[in-house]
Amino acid sequence: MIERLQISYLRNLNQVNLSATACNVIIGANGSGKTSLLEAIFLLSRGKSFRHHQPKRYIQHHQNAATVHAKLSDSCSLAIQKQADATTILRLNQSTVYNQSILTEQLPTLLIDPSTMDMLEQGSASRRQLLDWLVFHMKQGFHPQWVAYQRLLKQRNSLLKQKRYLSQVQLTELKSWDKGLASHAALIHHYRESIFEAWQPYFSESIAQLLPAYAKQLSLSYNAGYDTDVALDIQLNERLEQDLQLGYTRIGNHRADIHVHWRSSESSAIQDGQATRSTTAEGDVQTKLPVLKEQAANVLSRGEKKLLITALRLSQLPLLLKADNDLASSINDAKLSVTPVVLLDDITAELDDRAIEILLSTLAQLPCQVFMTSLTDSVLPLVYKYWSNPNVFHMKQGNIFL
Ligand SMILES: Nc1ncnc2c1ncn2[C@@H]1O[C@H](COP(=O)(O)OP(=O)(O)OP(=O)(O)O)[C@@H](O)[C@H]1O
Repeated sequence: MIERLQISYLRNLNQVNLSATACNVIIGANGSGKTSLLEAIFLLSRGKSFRHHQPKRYIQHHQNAATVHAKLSDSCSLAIQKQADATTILRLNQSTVYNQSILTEQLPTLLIDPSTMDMLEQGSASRRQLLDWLVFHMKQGFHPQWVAYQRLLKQRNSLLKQKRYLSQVQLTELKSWDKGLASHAALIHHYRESIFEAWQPYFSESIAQLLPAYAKQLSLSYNAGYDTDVALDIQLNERLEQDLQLGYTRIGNHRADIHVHWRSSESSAIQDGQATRSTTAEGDVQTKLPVLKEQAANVLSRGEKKLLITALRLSQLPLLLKADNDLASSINDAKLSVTPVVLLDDITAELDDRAIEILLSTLAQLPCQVFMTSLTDSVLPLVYKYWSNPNVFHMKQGNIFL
């Protein structure tokens, strides 16, 4: 849990220094710097902003670097400095470290930002990251495999980009990379698949709470990015010509995806008049209802999509925290020893009162720390209902007051 947070020169946050507790509410007008505070915590945890990839966009104008420092409750301290030339300096307990994953392990952060609706419609990266966030924190072997896979993939893609035809030497080299890719791929898929299986019931439970009308109609599926019945190197070899034409590797774990499906209820199929009738050998007439299946994003309203995104993220926490001890022992490599931090950006503007109450009451029951932003104090009655000693901060032009 973050006990103290210091932020320097991140957007309009000049110097912020605050003590945090289990629940922290930041209230302020538009442009006061609320989201920047969440962005700072996310940056410390993940090494990147959720708003812009380029550091110069979030480093304060006329400054050379933005710095975030947190002291955690187990007296561990973490710091990140992002410089304008994109150099990153990371520190754990005052010592320089060279791998962001070391800080990420100490500070798991979950951003619940229902306004990011493009997550359902856009490319697979953000949906894949959703699964990988869980896998990273629950399967210790995952990260090294993923790093090694990405290194080989980068080499392969840069060769494919340069060449239409490969020499014998290059072909031999490519095949050895493909063998390496295949062995990492099998493990990455295994980790992802096991966590995905464990996640599904938690997702269904969150949907039943947040979108009860769709409880039986929404489901998740995981696509590995390649045919997992055949070794990846065999498939890569078969489609080498196509990859050479494309200039990149079309299949593999880097193409994995999570889909949310909507399935028609029986009644909607009947209304559509799409039921088919057939006669059995015994002469009985059977009515067969076609199952209509669609991407949920094509069916749900804007507000429903926000609830769905909230359910996707919220459902990850109880799984991560091993709320279900029976399940946990079989899927978790090591017990999570740190407190996850949940960042809620402006939920009062994005969700209805019922959803906000479900979200807050669920979070209050879990051993996590919450930072939430709001334009007004309308969220406070619920905060006081579920947390005994919340911190309520007011933000004005980048300055924070308790
Ligand atoms: N690089 C930068 N340097 C200085 N100020 C910046 C920089 N980038 C953005 N800002 C300003 O920082 C302010 C804080 O923005 P932020 O999005 O954190 O506010 P907010 O309180 O979350 O607002 P809203 O409620 O409208 O979402 C804005 O006024 C923005 O113009």
